[in-house]
Amino acid sequence: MFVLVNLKTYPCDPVAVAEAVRDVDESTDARLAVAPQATHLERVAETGAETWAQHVDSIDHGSNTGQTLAESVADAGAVGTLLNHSERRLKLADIDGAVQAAERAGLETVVCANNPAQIGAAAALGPDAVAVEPPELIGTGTPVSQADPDVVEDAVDAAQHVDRDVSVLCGAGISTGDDVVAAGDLGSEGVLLASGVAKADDPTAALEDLVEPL
Ligand SMILES: O=C[C@H](O)COP(=O)(O)O
Repeated sequence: MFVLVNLKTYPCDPVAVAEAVRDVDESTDARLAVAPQATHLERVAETGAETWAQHVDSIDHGSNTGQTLAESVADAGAVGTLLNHSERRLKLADIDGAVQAAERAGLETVVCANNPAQIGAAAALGPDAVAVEPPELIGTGTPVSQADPDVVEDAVDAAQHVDRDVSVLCGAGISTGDDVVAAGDLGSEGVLLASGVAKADDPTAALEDLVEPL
């Protein structure tokens, strides 16, 4: 299972969480990664934790201001990027362009979507993975894998119908090992989570709990 921890703009110490991700990753068969804010990428990558960007734009080098270039996040040490997160929505053409920009820079891609229909559209753009996240469950602590299992199974079906090479993750409210196991039982190859780790008093303990049953 892939456990991708999005730090969003939570007021946590990104380096401390990254060190916890690195250390717990070494103790489990699961794959752990962390997605800090763009300005923290370099410091986080220096910890040795697998580091992801939260977003890149559909741009190339040139006359762009206030945007995020895929090559720049790769230079900072990111190996992948989220795209179209529920809190960073993009138009379809911009998701397509951002997937291409990420691939040009050698970044792995996870395109987020609200529901199975959007997952099918996202999978058609050829990312490495898609992540279904019902927006109403994000940040609630109510896990999508247990509260809305149908949306995960339907997302897996939708992605496989379009492209069987596209992995499916799920996210929203995931915070325990049982939630991760439930996600796997529904066909998800990983989980995208944030508050369960970023807001935890002890991120290491939170991560250990997430991977303990795996
Ligand atoms: O990127 C992470 C997702 O939005 C899930 O957030 P959450 O784990 O706080 O519900």
